Amino acid sequence: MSKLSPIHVIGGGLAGSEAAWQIANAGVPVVLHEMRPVRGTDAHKTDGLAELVCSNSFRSDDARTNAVGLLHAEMRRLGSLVMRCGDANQVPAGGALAVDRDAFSAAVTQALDAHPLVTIERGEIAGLPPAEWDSVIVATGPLTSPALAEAILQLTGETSLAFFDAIAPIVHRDSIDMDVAWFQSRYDKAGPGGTGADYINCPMTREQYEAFVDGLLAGEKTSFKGWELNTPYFDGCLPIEVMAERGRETLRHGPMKPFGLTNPHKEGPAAKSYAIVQLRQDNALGTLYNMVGFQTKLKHGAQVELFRTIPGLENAEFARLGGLHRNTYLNSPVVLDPALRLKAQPRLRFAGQITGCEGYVESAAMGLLAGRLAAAERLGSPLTPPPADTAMGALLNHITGGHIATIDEGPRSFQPMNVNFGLFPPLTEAPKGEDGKKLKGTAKAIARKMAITDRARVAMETWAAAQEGGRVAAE
Ligand SMILES: Cc1cc2nc3c(=O)[nH]c(=O)nc-3n(C[C@H](O)[C@H](O)[C@H](O)COP(=O)(O)OP(=O)(O)OC[C@H]3O[C@@H](n4cnc5c(N)ncnc54)[C@H](O)[C@@H]3O)c2cc1C
Repeated sequence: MSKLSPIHVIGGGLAGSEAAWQIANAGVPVVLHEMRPVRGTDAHKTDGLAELVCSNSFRSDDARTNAVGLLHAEMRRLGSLVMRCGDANQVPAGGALAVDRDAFSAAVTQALDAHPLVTIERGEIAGLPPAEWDSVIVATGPLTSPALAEAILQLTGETSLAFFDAIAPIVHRDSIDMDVAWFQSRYDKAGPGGTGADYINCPMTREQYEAFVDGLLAGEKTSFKGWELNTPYFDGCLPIEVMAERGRETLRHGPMKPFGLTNPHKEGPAAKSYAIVQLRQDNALGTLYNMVGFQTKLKHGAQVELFRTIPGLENAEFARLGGLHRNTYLNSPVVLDPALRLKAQPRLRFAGQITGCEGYVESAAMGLLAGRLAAAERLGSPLTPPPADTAMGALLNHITGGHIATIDEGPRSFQPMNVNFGLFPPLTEAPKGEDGKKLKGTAKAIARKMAITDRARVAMETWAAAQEGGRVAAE
């Protein structure tokens, strides 16, 4: 029997199950606390660990040209239980990895049940964990029980834990047409952290604005699910379609205000626009820009169609689309350290969607990392997190530091995100064709993705091999 005292993992979802597996496989005992079936959530239906609450897809399994496919590959390399059980219970889904949800959850439950270093305790942790638990991973997800959420809120402060995400779409910077758009801050104000040219501005004529409002009012919206019906609209983050319903001019006096901005591509009166959509830098790398104030419940297809009518965004590629959901998550870049520990109480580490990643795979990936980090700490040989040019490192970096708060940041500036190529450091050199010439269009986009995933594979292999070397040396 191990003499090490256990690490406690709260929440047996995607992240908590993976974290518990990684801890136990490192030789450290772990107690996994799952409140179901003693207490349920509004979305889970079973008492199985790692229950998939909605779709049964882990999305693309293409590790060469897709960021989540790359994340799959990295997780497999690191002995992920979620990926092992996903692969073993795959159902046909083209290039995606989709799973039989019941068989998948049963396989995860069985593997953890059978592990000699894992104890599963059913019951809610209804407040801060007892002081004698010196290493805890909180992986309670977007539907964290209210009692625990309240305790976390007390610890982090009101602006550091959100209960809803009101998400504005995020666009890849290199897909914005800068022959139409331009950089400028309203009235050229530099503010405390800006330069006076911090925003990308997309100009609209009166006709374009009117057509946009019509499209917005007519566009298909997603409806709130039963348990989301009481979602309150917060001042300052009203969906744009709700604003448009209040009057045709409302948006022009809100997020599409044209004042204090002059279009350098035009001269005379044409340099003043009837309405302007602004985008603000969203990550420290400068690869992603969010559409300021554009949270919406338009369906994803309708968003792409409508937002590509905005001048400058005709070919926009979206890193994520807008939405409004119930979701409990931390303002992680402020409250967590690079090893996912709460700065205010480092015995508490966070993993999964509560840290501000989104999706089954991303949540499991952050569980994997949190488990390894906690186990290494317990074994007395702290782990260096993976580098930012791996998918794991890019996601970790988004959560713990990559997102930037710009000049007029609001308390809800940090938004959950799926893994995507915009989170990776840019390439130092643009990939060239076999003939040594510059690539264009789709060929360029594919070559860029392949160059990023090739770089990531080497970086992950080096990092993983170093961990294994370290472990062998310690044994
Ligand atoms: C309605 C809904 C639909 C979604 N659809 C998708 C989708 O289609 N695809 C996708 O990729 N992602 C989807 N997501 C996001 C998805 O929830 C996450 O990606 C993923 O499940 C999060 O993993 P997690 O481990 O962080 O949380 P979860 O998987 O939710 O696990 C958290 C666990 O903690 C337990 N728990 C909570 N509080 C306590 C407590 N106090 N004590 C003990 N246990 C506790 C819960 O019972 C749960 O088992 C959806 C989310 C919601 C809410």
